[in-house]
Amino acid sequence: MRKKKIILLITILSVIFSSLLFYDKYFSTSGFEKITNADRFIVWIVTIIFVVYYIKLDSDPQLAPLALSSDKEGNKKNNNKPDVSFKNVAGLEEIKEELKETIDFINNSHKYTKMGAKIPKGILFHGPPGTGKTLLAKAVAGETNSTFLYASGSEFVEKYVGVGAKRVRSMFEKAKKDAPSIIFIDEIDAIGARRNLDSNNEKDQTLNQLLSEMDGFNTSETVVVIGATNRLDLLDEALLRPGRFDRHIYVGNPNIKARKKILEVHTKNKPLHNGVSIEDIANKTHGLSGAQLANIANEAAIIAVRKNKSKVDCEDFNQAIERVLAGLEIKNPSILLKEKKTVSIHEAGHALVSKILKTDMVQKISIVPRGQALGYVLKFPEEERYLLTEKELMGKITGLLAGRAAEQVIFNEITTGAKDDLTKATQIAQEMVCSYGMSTLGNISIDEYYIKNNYDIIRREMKKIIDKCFENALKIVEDNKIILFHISDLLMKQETITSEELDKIFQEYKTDLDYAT
Ligand SMILES: Nc1ncnc2c1ncn2[C@@H]1O[C@H](COP(=O)(O)OP(=O)(O)OP(=O)(O)O)[C@@H](O)[C@H]1O
Ligand SMILES: [Zn+2]
Repeated sequence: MRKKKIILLITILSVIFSSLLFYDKYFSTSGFEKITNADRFIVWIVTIIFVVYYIKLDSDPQLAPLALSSDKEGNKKNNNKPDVSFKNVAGLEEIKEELKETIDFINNSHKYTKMGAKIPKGILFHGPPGTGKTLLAKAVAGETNSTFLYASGSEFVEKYVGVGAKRVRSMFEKAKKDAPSIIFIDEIDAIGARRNLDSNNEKDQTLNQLLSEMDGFNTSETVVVIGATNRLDLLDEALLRPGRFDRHIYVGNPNIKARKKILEVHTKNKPLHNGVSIEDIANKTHGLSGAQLANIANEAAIIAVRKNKSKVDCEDFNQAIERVLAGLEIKNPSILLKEKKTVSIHEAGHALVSKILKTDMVQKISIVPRGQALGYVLKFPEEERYLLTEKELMGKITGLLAGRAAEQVIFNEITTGAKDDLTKATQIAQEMVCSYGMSTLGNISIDEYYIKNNYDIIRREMKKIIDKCFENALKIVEDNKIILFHISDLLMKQETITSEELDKIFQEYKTDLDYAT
């Protein structure tokens, strides 16, 4: 930038000098008698060159800083700066909100280091493929004008046998040199999976190098490492320790609102027929990832081109959806829709009963599939509780069985969706009988040997508890069907419900019934 200013100054001075010469030649006889016409000509030519050069420099802002930004060794500065920002990431509002803090850390690092606060070094994105993890990492780099260094975990061990550790080292060196930097390591499980005895030495060396690099750099270097994985459960504990990847952010499949926004982003540059409803497409693509939606938008455009159409219409989108779904071997959208209804009733059942029995604080209800679960009710992490009453334990079991109870009451049919709930409920019931003395067997603790040899007796006691809870769940659902439908309708519409929205529904229908178990 300084060079540009110097050129501007020279240009101005030479313009002034040229003007003086011009004035002197045609309007005045005193002053520059000794200057010949040839001299004047040279000055004017040089001035014109400077003016043209400056105008070109000014009108080409992209080129100018790059051409002028060589560092002391004369090397061109790297230009690994993605021009992706949060604007390009549709939906995922909560995650963007969470990342704002990190962005502030990078943009105003001095503010934090002055107070002795350490900048977080590692963030881990986990969740299913194609949900925008790479895109988010790039956007963080874009929002902070940081250098973006990409590496894939599998690359370290596949392609670079023997040099994985070295490559990690040089990547961190580069990051520090070009700080602020974001190092993004995709598929980090390929190097970061739990170490065990028979594991591959090369992989361990790479992981050890990564760990020591993360411990090594100090807070004055603004380098943030973002890892991404589909398998958080596989990662080595050492990688997740404080000071390493200690912030975990789940990036899940989008809900209907987010799908709409993602589709909007990916159809923005495509001419759409008037009849195309993004809302309708979002409705039909329940459970799909951002990458799959981007793929649908692209496929639809390709189909339209093949048919020589000037705009992409509904038919093209329907074919594109079918093609993408078929490729994924996912059932057709109408089955998806029926399943969605069942899942929304099931999850509404959990939320309704948990809320009425006040067993857990419901944080979020969702019917966007997550892992093996088709839907889930996210509860507040419970405060550390050491004592639970019998009533509270019964309440927990009732809440777990409420999903199935709701299916029974509304559809008069039960599904396999309660598998996990039953496992958890059974476990609590067994603990009540065998460990806490909360059954008709009395205040005794029962050891494994006895359980093994007298399982019928234990089972009978557990069944009594479970049956009682299920009866109660059925009754609560039956008595509060209106609220249940209200929750499930909202789930069908929005796919996720926050605790505030749930509170609102309950305020609308005051229920003072006592369902003490
Ligand atoms: N929220 C989103 N907004 C806009 N586009 C998205 C979004 N999520 C995904 N996409 C699209 O899907 C593409 C793939 O996403 P990305 O590579 O970030 O997913 P990922 O989670 O890193 O996947 P993987 O786990 O397979 O590496 C993006 O380039 C983008 O086109
Ligand atoms: Zn359930």
